[in-house]
Amino acid sequence: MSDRLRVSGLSKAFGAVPVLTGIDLEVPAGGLTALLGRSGSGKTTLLRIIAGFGRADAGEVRVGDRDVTGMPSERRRIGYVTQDGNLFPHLTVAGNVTFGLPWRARRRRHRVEELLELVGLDPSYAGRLPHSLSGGEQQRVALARALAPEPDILLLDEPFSALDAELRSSTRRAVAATLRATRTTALLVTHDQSEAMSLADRVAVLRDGVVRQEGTARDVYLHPVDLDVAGFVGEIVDLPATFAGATAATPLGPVALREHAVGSGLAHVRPEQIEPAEDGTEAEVTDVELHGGFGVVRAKCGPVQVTARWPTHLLPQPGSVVRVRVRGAAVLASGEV
Ligand SMILES: Nc1ncnc2c1ncn2[C@@H]1O[C@H](COP(=O)(O)OP(=O)(O)OP(=O)(O)O)[C@@H](O)[C@H]1O
Repeated sequence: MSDRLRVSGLSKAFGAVPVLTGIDLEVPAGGLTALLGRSGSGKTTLLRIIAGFGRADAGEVRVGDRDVTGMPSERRRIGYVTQDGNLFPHLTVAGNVTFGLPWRARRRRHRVEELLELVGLDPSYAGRLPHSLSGGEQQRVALARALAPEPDILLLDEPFSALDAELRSSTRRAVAATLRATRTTALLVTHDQSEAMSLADRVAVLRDGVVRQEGTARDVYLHPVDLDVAGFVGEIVDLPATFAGATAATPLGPVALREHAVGSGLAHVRPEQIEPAEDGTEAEVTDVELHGGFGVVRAKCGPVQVTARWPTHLLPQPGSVVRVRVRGAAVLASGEV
């Protein structure tokens, strides 16, 4: 198993423009953490600094007990997989995977086979050139190349963004399985919340130069620290609310609160919390959007517009009247609390 990665107090400005302003982040040994941030939030800048390709203005990077902050990149034992894989076009798959490694021919052949198998490619791929591979296959070779020197840490910079939807999901699963099998400590950056949530053990949300929240994917989704994080990791529905301690009165009936509140404001819930219920509140369906196995239902409950997510077999007709209620507690409450 590889080592823990720890970044503390890391800051970086380009000229007068601060990009990272005190990043604290820890990836447990053998874990996969997704760093989620909007485009331009500084994700690549952070990865480049961790890898040793860029310098921070302040802060520290540690791999296990080693302080690697001032170390040249080639001594850090950190692997890096980029968006498009960046394979050497004139080298075969085997040549790419073993590039720069001092292995003798027999070990080389054996390791290439092992690594290709690990990333889900047939050994016959060893002699192929990158241009003859699909995008997903190229990313798997890039992963095999990054894993070949057995790095302590692997960094992945939006490695699936150039792939189409189907390939993206199969490549994601292959990469996640490979990382788990090798128990490589990995930090993946992405702006895609479903990618972060589906792949990683832990999710860290980067905003305004700092990590705003870090936790299990489930925890960040269900217990976001603020509205901005809540809206970034999923959809939210705002319900006008009158708070009365542990519950809020809303147009959709009572909603439990995680923290006691009084006064009035908004209770924020997730669309999948709004469910059909015979004894629920009436709402008029304005729109239904099918997404395969589930659908998005938009409905009006008095003056309030709500969005719900239901399994396809429960979807109502647009224009019909349904009865709904909120299941579970609001993820957040805001306003005059
Ligand atoms: N070498 C540089 N010189 C000046 N500004 C830079 C440099 N590198 C990055 N920046 C700026 O720093 C900010 C963060 O860039 P970065 O590429 O780290 O963001 P990102 O979160 O990876 O974005 P994306 O998701 O779009 O790839 C951007 O505003 C970018 O223009």
